[in-house]
Amino acid sequence: MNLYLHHPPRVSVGPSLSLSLSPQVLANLHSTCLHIYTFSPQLPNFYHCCCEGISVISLSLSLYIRAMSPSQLDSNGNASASLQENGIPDSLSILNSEKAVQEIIQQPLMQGIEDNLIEFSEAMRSTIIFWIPLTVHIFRGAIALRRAAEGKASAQAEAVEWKRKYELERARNLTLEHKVLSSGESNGDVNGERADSSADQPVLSSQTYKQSEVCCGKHGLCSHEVLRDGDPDSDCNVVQNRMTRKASFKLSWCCNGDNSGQQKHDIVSFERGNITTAERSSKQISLKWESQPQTVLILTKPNSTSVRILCAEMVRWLKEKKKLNIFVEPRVRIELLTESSYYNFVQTWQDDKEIVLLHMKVDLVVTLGGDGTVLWAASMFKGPVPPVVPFSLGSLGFMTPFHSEHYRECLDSILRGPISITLRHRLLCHVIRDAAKNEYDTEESVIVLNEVTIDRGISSFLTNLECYCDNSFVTCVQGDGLILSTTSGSTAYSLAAGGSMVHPQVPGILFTPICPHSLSFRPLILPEHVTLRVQVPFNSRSHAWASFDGKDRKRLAPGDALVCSMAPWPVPTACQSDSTSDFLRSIHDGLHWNLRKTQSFDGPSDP
Ligand SMILES: NC(=O)c1ccc[n+]([C@@H]2O[C@H](COP(=O)([O-])OP(=O)(O)OC[C@H]3O[C@@H](n4cnc5c(N)ncnc54)[C@H](O)[C@@H]3O)[C@@H](O)[C@H]2O)c1
Ligand SMILES: Nc1ncnc2c1ncn2[C@@H]1O[C@H](COP(=O)(O)OP(=O)(O)OP(=O)(O)O)[C@@H](O)[C@H]1O
Repeated sequence: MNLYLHHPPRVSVGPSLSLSLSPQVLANLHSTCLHIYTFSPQLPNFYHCCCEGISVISLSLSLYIRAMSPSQLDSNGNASASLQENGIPDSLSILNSEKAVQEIIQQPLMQGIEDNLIEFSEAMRSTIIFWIPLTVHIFRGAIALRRAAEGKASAQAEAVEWKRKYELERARNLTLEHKVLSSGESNGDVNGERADSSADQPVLSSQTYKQSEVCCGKHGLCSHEVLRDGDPDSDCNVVQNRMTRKASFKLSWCCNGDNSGQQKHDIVSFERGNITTAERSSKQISLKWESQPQTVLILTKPNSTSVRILCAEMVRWLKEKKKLNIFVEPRVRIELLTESSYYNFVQTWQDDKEIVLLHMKVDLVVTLGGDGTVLWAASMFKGPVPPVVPFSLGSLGFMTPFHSEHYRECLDSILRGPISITLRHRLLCHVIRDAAKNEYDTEESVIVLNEVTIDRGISSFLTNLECYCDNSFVTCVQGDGLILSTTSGSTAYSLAAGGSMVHPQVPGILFTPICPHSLSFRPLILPEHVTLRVQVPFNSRSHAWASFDGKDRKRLAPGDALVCSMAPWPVPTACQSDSTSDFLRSIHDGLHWNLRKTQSFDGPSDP
């Protein structure tokens, strides 16, 4: 066997770890019939090898492993001749030839390498006792580095492939998005004259559009397109052939008395009354209605008597006192009608496809329930989301600052405005199947408000998840799984897995492992602009499972991946006071964060 050692002699067992060899060990090595060459770091090929992440010694070992079969070992485990027999010329000249090294790295691994390695180690064990630990160590390092070298070559090709797939996926989604928008536009009447008989979609008024354009030039951001007036009193149980009006509003950013918000004009676009951000804001955001809200969607937690009672009461009040159009889910309309036919005016939808157009009809979403109901509300809007007013009827309520007992006062003040809002950012997740390599991925993307979790599901094996951030390798998660969380979700599952609590207005993506089998895996917070890819490698022992805000489990087979980036449609939730006070109150009340009895004054103190 030929070994090439660095000069001064040390053995690299990984790209970043090397062991110094003592003169004694060296003497022992020399006395075991091994052919040892020392190699000067000044040689150009040494650097080449190091740059490739392959230490000189492990390269020679991997050449050896590739070339060897057990039958080629002599009784001493000496295999120096075998390299030539396998068509590989003198190994020194190989190391001196950059081209040859590249060729060898690209060759497929020989079948049964590990078997050969084990047999070879056994042969060594029986003849050279002192050499065993070092040999095993070196060979393990050799295997790891061999894999790393192979991985690197294939990772480059793979990265290109992934980029291509991701671009295709994005292009497909942009086309879909465009289709949704243009279908909304085509259902409206930009001249503001025609009542489209086929349209259960809202109609856009060019007059208001022009007004908004003029008024939003200086301060804050205005709705550009406002839906025309409708007939609020028709009683129909489905989305009607009616014209409803979508309220226009303005957003402004205030920080320490500065409410000009000029800088935000460039980075937040505001079209058709919907908020779309290109960047996040850490400033307090204020929403001011420019025209009265007309339509409210009320979403409720199911199977709760108190919620049902409150919902009926609120619907009546909003209709009678505020003259608003009310939408509810089909289930809730049935519940209301069971109570009384009075609720005939309440509108709903029949087909899930109609939900796609809800954001164009609804000015405000009210949720009655806990955080789960806010998540539910957010999940109904795959694109832009109208402002959400979350009433607390759950046990915790990190995202539900409003108390249901005071709903009249709260809604009064919200309908009047201005209101402080928290723009809660969401993650856009695509599952990309290995099977769909050469075509568009047909699976629909999912948007989450809290987090996407990739875990081991019912499998008892460790998950093995390769994670990339903008195509740079981050790490391999070996444990129960990984949570990619928004900052709003930082107080949910990510918190339970040891992640930090982060103010919801902080732009970032939390990267939190679940029970990693490693002592040094700390959670990360990554910037909001990155694209993350979590891939189940082909050599994974089991499938992984992705779930979205704790729902909709999808199986990820080896080769499948989940790609995740910040979605351009945040969820604007109304604040009780402001974003920061609400956040701090939620962690104090919900988690009893850092609650401790105050130390008494009497006792020892500094002189
Ligand atoms: N070990 C855990 O802590 C764990 C495990 C599974 C899911 N979850 C969380 O549950 C969420 C789904 O919520 P659900 O209500 O539909 O399921 P659920 O009814 O099982 O409730 C889960 C709990 O998480 C709380 N929660 C949800 N979002 C939160 C947030 N942003 N901040 C603080 N607490 C929050 C809810 O108030 C509730 O108490 C998932 O998104 C996930 O974050 C947590
Ligand atoms: N409108 C809805 N339709 C279907 N499911 C819903 C709806 N609203 C909420 N849910 C689901 O019901 C479950 C419980 O809701 P939620 O968290 O609001 O109530 P809770 O569990 O009482 O509150 P908390 O979590 O604070 O204790 C969640 O899983 C949520 O996804």
